[in-house]
Amino acid sequence: MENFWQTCSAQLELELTPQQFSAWIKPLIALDYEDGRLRIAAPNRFKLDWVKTQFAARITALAHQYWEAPIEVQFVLDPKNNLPKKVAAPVPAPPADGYTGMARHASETAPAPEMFNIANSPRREQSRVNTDLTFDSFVTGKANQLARAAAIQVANNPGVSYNPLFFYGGVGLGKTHLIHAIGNQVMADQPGARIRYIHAEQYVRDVVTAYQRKGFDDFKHYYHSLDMLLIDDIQFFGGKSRTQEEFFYAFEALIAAKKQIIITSDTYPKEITGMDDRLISRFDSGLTVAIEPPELEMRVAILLKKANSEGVNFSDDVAFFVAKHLRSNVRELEGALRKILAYSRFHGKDITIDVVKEALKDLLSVQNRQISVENIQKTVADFFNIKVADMYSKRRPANIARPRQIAMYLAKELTQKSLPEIGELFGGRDHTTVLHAVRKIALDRTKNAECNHELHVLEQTLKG
Ligand SMILES: Nc1ncnc2c1ncn2[C@@H]1O[C@H](COP(=O)(O)OP(=O)(O)OP(=O)(O)O)[C@@H](O)[C@H]1O
Repeated sequence: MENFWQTCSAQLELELTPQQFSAWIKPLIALDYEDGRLRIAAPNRFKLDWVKTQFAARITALAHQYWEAPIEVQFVLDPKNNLPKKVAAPVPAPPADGYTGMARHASETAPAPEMFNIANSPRREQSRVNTDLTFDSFVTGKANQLARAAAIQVANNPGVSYNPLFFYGGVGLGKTHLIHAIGNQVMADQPGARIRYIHAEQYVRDVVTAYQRKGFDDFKHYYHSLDMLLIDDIQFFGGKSRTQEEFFYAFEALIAAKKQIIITSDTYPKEITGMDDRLISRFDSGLTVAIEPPELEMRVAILLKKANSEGVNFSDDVAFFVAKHLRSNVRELEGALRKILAYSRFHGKDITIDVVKEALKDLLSVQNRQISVENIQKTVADFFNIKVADMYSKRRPANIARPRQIAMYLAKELTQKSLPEIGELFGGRDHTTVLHAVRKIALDRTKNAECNHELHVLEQTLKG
């Protein structure tokens, strides 16, 4: 079975774009093979549905070819992630180093994976808010204090203060957490409220389903009569005009009825590629707030809080050690914490810095060897006192354009990424733009001592 899965993955890697492969195929696990039946697990319901409709036929064909016999391929939820209490919120995990997301490759006209029966699912809106993601479990620091304050304000006065409320920031920084927190609070205050959390890609699929079934009346009725709509990762609407049109109507209806809309995105409204101008101006008509990558103290606080909620005592030294080495986002910190806990439990050892070094050996050596583009963007943005989001924005004022070119230069110097990959991580820019930046900064460096000094400082900081 393992051999088959390796062969099958290798084949799919050839057939798909790198983004599609890492978003949809890489997270799959071949669970078992018995009596002509192969079970493949997906990490969450969202991925499961998509893989079933988009790739099941191809994987089955490859299995058939491999075993030279008819094989039944079953796609199931990963039993490890299928926790009974927690709702599998449809939040896809984009590639760790990718900001643009895989769904730009997903076709709007793709067949919908699952029956979307809005009219017959009265509790659907309730089930979408993940009750674990609350304000209480959300750690605040400089990077997110404004966002949290706005979220609380809106949770206390939905539909009244800022409408829409728009959060933007890089991967794993807590945007999803924050909008669930708002949903949870409003649900607690107004138990009858019709609140719907939805990932933008699911919304796209709902539009497709409504289109296929000629069910736009139901669709409109459902979305237009919500009390609160929480929509995650709206950049996935880019280039999907029918979805944008439907969303525009829903948006207008909800705002006119003073129903709260909360939106997240990986970048600020004007920078979302392929988004209709009318929507962009609507997104900007309420309050738009950034969530930045967590600073050191906040990373420490997050680790201490999360360890504490696991019933584990983390010393400050240990927390500082981890926070100093892992700097990109909160999801990465959570992953590291899970590894540390598993390691210390398995070996029956207390959590010391040595144990942490051992538990995170792979992660730390990768960090040491390979500096991530995300780290470069954050470090350069901090250094020049600009927003990280400006690294992937289309804005061009000199105070932004130059740091961005420096970051591209460092990305080329210090990582293994190709020019097109770097371009992609800087807001989908063309490789020639990256090449131009790399050449320009390399030349400046030879001519200008101050520029050379700045680069030197940045390189030292990044190499840690
Ligand atoms: N400030 C915070 N305090 C506590 N936990 C946090 C905080 N920020 C993020 N997290 C946790 O980190 C993980 C990733 O956060 P989340 O999914 O909200 O990120 P995101 O910004 O929506 O990322 P993506 O764009 O990848 O969807 C979640 O488990 C979340 O609970």
